[in-house]
Amino acid sequence: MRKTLGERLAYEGYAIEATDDVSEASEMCRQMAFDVVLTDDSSNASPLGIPFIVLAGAGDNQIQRAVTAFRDGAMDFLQIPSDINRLYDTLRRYSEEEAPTQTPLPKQRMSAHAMGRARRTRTSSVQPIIGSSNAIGNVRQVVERIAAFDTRTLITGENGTGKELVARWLHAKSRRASGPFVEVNCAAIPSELIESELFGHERGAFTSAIKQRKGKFEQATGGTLFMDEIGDMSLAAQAKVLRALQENKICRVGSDKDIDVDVRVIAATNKNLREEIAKGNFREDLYHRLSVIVIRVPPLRERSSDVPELTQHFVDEISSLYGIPPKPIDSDAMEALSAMRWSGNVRELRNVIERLIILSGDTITIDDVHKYCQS
Ligand SMILES: Nc1ncnc2c1ncn2[C@@H]1O[C@H](COP(=O)(O)OP(=O)(O)OP(=O)(O)O)[C@@H](O)[C@H]1O
Repeated sequence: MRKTLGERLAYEGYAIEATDDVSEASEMCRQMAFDVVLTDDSSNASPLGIPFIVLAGAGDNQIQRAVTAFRDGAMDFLQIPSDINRLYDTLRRYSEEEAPTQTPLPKQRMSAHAMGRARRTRTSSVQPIIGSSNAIGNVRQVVERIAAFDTRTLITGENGTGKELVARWLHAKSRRASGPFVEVNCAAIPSELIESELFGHERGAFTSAIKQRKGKFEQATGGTLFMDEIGDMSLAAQAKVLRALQENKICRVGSDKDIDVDVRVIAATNKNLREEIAKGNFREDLYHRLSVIVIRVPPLRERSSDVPELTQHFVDEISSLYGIPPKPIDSDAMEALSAMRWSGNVRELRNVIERLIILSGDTITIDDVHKYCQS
């Protein structure tokens, strides 16, 4: 599909780069200006914060994949080959709409089944932060106030409260918005790999280092590095990150040359870092480097007045994903939803709404809520 589509789009006048290797794609993005990404895996494309379209072959689990794609921020989800004309139309419209803001390039540059960078994250591509409670209003206000500054920011809050969404807004409203938004989940990387993941490595630095590779700090140059689950990083890794933050310099594994980095660091954690410091699990000096500003995103149970608005938002979004009219919700069902504890916060609410849309009849009733939600 990649080859055929690449040839066809090249014939249409687009400049195409194609690869089947994710890290090679990231590298290409560092070196060239792309407008859009075509990929079959939104999780690979979304961390770059670049507009992307997800393509799926026939027979894949379409609904689940479409839901995941849009959740990750895809511009569109298309089935190939049946939606091929829609793909051409979307690309044509997109390049026409976007053309005036482009630096004059003879052709739109595009990466097929890979990654691209050009306009990257635009404010319009970040989902809105929904909610009218004072608690979420305060969060929005802090975002507005600090976004323009390069201040290091620590976002705290339970899982699923919206910490990543807040980080994306900070980026989108900053002067770095046209730079990359690079996310690294510190909890997901084994401690022996974290140094190379964050700082990169030279060829031959260790047995599996067959090529030179840039780390997340370098990839985020000119943009924002979002370090998620920072409280789960090993003490050894914390020491290395501390040095990078103190000196704004990094050193690739296997190299003795320092590289200057121009990155705004936003960190997030669901842990109480003060407690982790007391227990000896987190370095106090790193905490102070990261937490010039601290934004606490409150759990949903502390802002249950937001539940109806969030519910309506997810009903509209999910119904439109499935191509069905939004299902009405009875008022007592809405009340029951507002009264729940939501230990998984906004993410859990979204999942429950999706379940209710699929399983309920024409209207979502209180019986559906009792039957299908065990919060
Ligand atoms: N206020 C909000 N308005 C709209 N959507 C929201 C809001 N808060 C969270 N969401 C949505 O809820 C989901 C979870 O949010 P997000 O991933 O930002 O949470 P998180 O705190 O980073 O979670 P984790 O700690 O598990 O990484 C996402 O789909 C996000 O878009």
